[in-house]
Parts: sequence; structure tokens; C-alpha cells
Amino acid sequence: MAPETNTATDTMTNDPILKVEHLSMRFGGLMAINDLSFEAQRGEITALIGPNGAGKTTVFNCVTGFYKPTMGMISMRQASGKTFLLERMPDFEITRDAKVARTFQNIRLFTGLTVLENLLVAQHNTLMKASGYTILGLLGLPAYKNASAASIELAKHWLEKAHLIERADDPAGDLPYGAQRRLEIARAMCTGPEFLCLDEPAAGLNPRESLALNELLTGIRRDTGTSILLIEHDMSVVMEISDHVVVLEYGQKISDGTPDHVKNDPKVIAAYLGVEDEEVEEVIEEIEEIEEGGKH
Ligand SMILES: Nc1ncnc2c1ncn2[C@@H]1O[C@H](COP(=O)(O)OP(=O)(O)OP(=O)(O)O)[C@@H](O)[C@H]1O
Repeated sequence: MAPETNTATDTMTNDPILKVEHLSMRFGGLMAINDLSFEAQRGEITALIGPNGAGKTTVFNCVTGFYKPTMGMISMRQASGKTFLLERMPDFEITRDAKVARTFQNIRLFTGLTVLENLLVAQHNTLMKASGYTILGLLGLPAYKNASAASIELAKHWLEKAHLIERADDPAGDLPYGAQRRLEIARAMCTGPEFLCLDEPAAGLNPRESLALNELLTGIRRDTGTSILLIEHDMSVVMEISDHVVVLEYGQKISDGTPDHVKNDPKVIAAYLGVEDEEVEEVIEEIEEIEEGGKH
């Protein structure tokens, strides 16, 4: 049985794994993120939503070290208490030391490698460390053999969780789209992350694939306690699995709370409908009238 990454935590306690404080990101004349603050709690699924161009990917890129913010602080506190100031770290250190794993909007698998090989490549660092970085180590050290066996066990564990074990020896590029998305998440889990960042994991999935994704993510939360931050357009995924939702519009936070809270927040409805706040009630009444009319 492969080791679980973290201990599940009580989601009722105030124990943020990520704190974003007064984050701003400017691209030339454009303020893509403007004085944004929010927290993601340990062991929870936090969703970042908002209309196109609201700044979601930019926040993600700041958290994962792909962009250096113009201003602000992004701190991550591991379960051990060790704290990292992510805005000061290069992306590879954020992955390696802070244990933040991410997936991208566009799937980035090694399509020519098998499904299993994709998960073994993800554990390359652990294996190389065990080899002592020598050819002799690769060939003979017991530490390497043990690490190699453990890597295969961990890969098999996540293939089972992602319902991909039957496809282990197939090229990753042959998998259907939804299965490739789950493979990316399984690969990220093989690195033993404390914080998993998913960029639109449900993009392009059919309803059956979305359901399989929901099951995989809620299983990760339940069984490993890994905290998850996701950007998502698919509201059925966001509302179904998130504990906490942060809504952005034009680089600023307009709502923050439970899925039920943000779903009924007039500011959020206005942002998605593209109307002014004060017009929301009017528009909702119009929609209700149209729906009523449709029933007769
Ligand atoms: N590297 C960049 N250079 C210049 N402008 C950028 C850059 N990255 C993002 N932007 C701009 O910043 C704003 C926020 O973009 P971002 O991609 O973060 O939004 P988003 O909410 O993720 O949008 P979508 O839902 O369409 O993916 C947009 O106006 C975008 O054009």
C-alpha cells in the first residue's frame, strides 16, 4: 500500500495553507491583479472563479512562481509549520521545497511514454537522490532498488485512484481527453504535494468525465488531506466539490465564501451577466418571467 501524502485536517478550524496579501500584478499599462487578498484553508478545495480575463491564471502564475508579482505577499505554511514566501522563490523551489504541484490549462503529458512511465518520470528527483547521482548507484545501490520499487507502488496507487490502472502500459497520448486530465492529476500527486494547483481541470470534459474528475478530487481531499486550489469555469464542478470560492472581476475580489454564498451574491451574478450591480434584481426578475413563460 502506497503512503498517503498528508494527514486529513479538520476543515472547521482556521488553518490557512496559503495566504495571499495585497497582491498586485501589472503588465505594462494593465493592472491584471489589483490589491487582492484571500486565504486557502488546509485540507480544503478552494476555487478561484470569475469571467474571462478576470485575472485567475495570473494569480495562479504568481502562486506557482511563473510570474513575480509587482507587489504583495504570498505565504504558504506546510503542515509541519515551515513557512515559505512564495513570491521570493523561483518556480522549481516552489515545487521542490514548498511542495506545490500544478497542472496547466493545456495538457502537458509525455504522450509517447506510457501512462505508468509518465508517473515514474514525475518521481525522477526521488530516484536520482537514491542513486547517489552515480551510474554505480543506479546499477547496484539497495537504496535505489528500494526507491524504484516504492515509485512503482506509488504510481500504481494513483493509477488505481484515477481509474487508469488498466491503461498503465498504453501510450499516454492514446487516452481519451478526460483520462489524460486525470493522469495529469495522478502525476502531480506522485510528487507528494502539500498544495495542488489545478488550472481548469474540467475544461473540455463531458459530463461523465466531469463526474470522474469530481470523484478523484474529493477522494484526494478525503484520503490525503492535500489542499487544492483550482481555477474552473465549469460551475457544476465548482459548486459540487469546493469548500470555499473566491470570485475575481477585473483583478479584484468581489466575493469570497461558501459555494452557496457566492452563488447568491448579487455582485457575482452581475459580473457573470455583465451588468451593473443595481440592475441585477431587474435582470433576475426578467429571467424568472421568461422561465415562467416557458413553463406555460
Ligand atoms: N503575460 C501577460 N502579458 C500581458 N498581459 C497579460 C499577460 N497575462 C495576462 N495578461 C492580461 O491580464 C488580464 C488577466 O488575464 P488572466 O489570463 O489572468 O485572466 P483569466 O481570468 O485567467 O482569464 P481566462 O478565464 O480567459 O483564462 C487579461 O487582460 C490578460 O490579457
